[in-house]
Amino acid sequence: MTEKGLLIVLSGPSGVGKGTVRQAIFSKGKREFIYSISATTRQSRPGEVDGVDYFFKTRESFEKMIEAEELLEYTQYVGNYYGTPIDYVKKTLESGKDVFLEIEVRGAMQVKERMPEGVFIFLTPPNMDELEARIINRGTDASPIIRQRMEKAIEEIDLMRYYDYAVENDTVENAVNKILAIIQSEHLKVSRLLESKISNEEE
Ligand SMILES: Nc1ncnc2c1ncn2[C@@H]1O[C@H](COP(=O)(O)OP(=O)(O)OP(=O)(O)O)[C@@H](O)[C@H]1O
Ligand SMILES: Nc1nc2c(ncn2[C@@H]2O[C@H](COP(=O)(O)O)[C@@H](O)[C@H]2O)c(=O)[nH]1
Repeated sequence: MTEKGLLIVLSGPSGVGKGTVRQAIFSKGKREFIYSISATTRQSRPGEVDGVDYFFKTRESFEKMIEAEELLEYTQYVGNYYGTPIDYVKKTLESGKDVFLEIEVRGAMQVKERMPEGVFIFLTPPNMDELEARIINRGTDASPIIRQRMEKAIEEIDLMRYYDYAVENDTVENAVNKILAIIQSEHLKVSRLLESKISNEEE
């Protein structure tokens, strides 16, 4: 019996450092991790590449994906659609590779309904001033958008209790090490379950 990959859902408020931490995990982790590229109707930022950072869509084509049930989850966040193409996630998990979703909380709750076997990790900022400083210093969003993202952050942190794990992103190194330890222990759990299933079948 081949072990399926783990679905790892990394959430947390905008600007907490999900992308930064995920990239560090991908370069440090010994396992092969696959990033699920989301679709969005947001405008691309300077340096973002279609098909690498996001699949950039018009509202019309995003809504067609919704109608065709091509998304595992989707939501509207600060005026734009964001969603996870389902086929790629399912096929990659079947091939035995771990898949990372980096998504906001309402989408993560939809994934929890459909794929409760996932590992749900919430990345928290050391405090709200530091969160705001990270968004401002990133330099990608205008002041009204930063305000909306900070308002959303308060709602999102309130939903942290629905996650399996909360990890503080104080330093990238600490957050990466904690998340890698979580993934390792989740893999062990799955292997033990599989072993006991096989030995029960043999008896
Ligand atoms: N531990 C940290 N300490 C200080 N700065 C950090 C830390 N982690 C990330 N940052 C910085 O914070 C900013 C936001 O990080 P990043 O873009 O990775 O956040 P995000 O959660 O992926 O945001 P979004 O959800 O909006 O895409 C970046 O400028 C990044 O360099
Ligand atoms: N529910 C989903 N949320 C997503 C997805 N892809 C990204 N996101 C989250 O949206 C906000 C804003 O992202 P930004 O790139 O505009 O800063 C952030 O929290 C992302 O994690 C998705 O497919 N589904």
